[in-house]
Amino acid sequence: MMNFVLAMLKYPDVQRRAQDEIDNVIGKDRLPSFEDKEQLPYVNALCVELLRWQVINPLGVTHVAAEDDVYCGFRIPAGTMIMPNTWAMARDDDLYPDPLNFKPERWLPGGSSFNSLRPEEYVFGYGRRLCPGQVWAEHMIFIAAVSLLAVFNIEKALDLKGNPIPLNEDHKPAIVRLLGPSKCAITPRSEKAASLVRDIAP
Ligand code: HEM
Repeated sequence: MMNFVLAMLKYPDVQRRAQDEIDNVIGKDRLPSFEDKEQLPYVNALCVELLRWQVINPLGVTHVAAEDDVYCGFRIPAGTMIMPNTWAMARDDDLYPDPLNFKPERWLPGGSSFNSLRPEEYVFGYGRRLCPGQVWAEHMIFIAAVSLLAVFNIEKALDLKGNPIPLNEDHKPAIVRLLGPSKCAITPRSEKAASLVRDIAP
């Protein structure tokens, strides 16, 4: 979710566009549900772009070649450690023009990456050790993103003088990419939004 919050802080126009779509499709009287997914193309595109923009395990998971192999003219002896450079794949500007920027619209029909390799096809790994949590993760990203956007504004926190506090975009070098922390202000979009949250609070 750090990736989601960072994207919303850095790209307020994306946040507004997603909220407009949610307001138009769902209205403001209820929380979103999985049944709304098909009617929210921009929110879905935002979730795909989240997987691409800040790959959470940039070098995938290391495997070892079980037997001698040749790939694209390179000899790979048995026992070689193999790390997929998922980070580079997700930043390939042939597939994703302007790759460093968070642009959900690239995944919409007619968008610059609409026909490109989708991040779901490689950020979860490959073959028989493919991530078993993929479907669950994609559903959780959708429902968390759409629910938060429906009821909250995510903005930069202000310091005591009222100036926005700069984001901390550092990450810790680790197998799993950990961002931040950054201060932010997450506030209900309206009194009605606040009451929807209170209604489901335990
Ligand atoms: C955005 C979220 C996630 C990403 C990007 C991700 C990515 C990956 C990747 C790249 C692998 C290595 C696949 C390979 O060896 O080729 C993997 C393995 C695995 N993932 Fe995930 N994962 C995510 C979420 C989850 C979740 C939510 C769960 C559990 C509910 C999960 C459980 C596992 C397990 C158990 C493995 C090891 C599978 C094996 O070695 O047989 N992952 N994941």
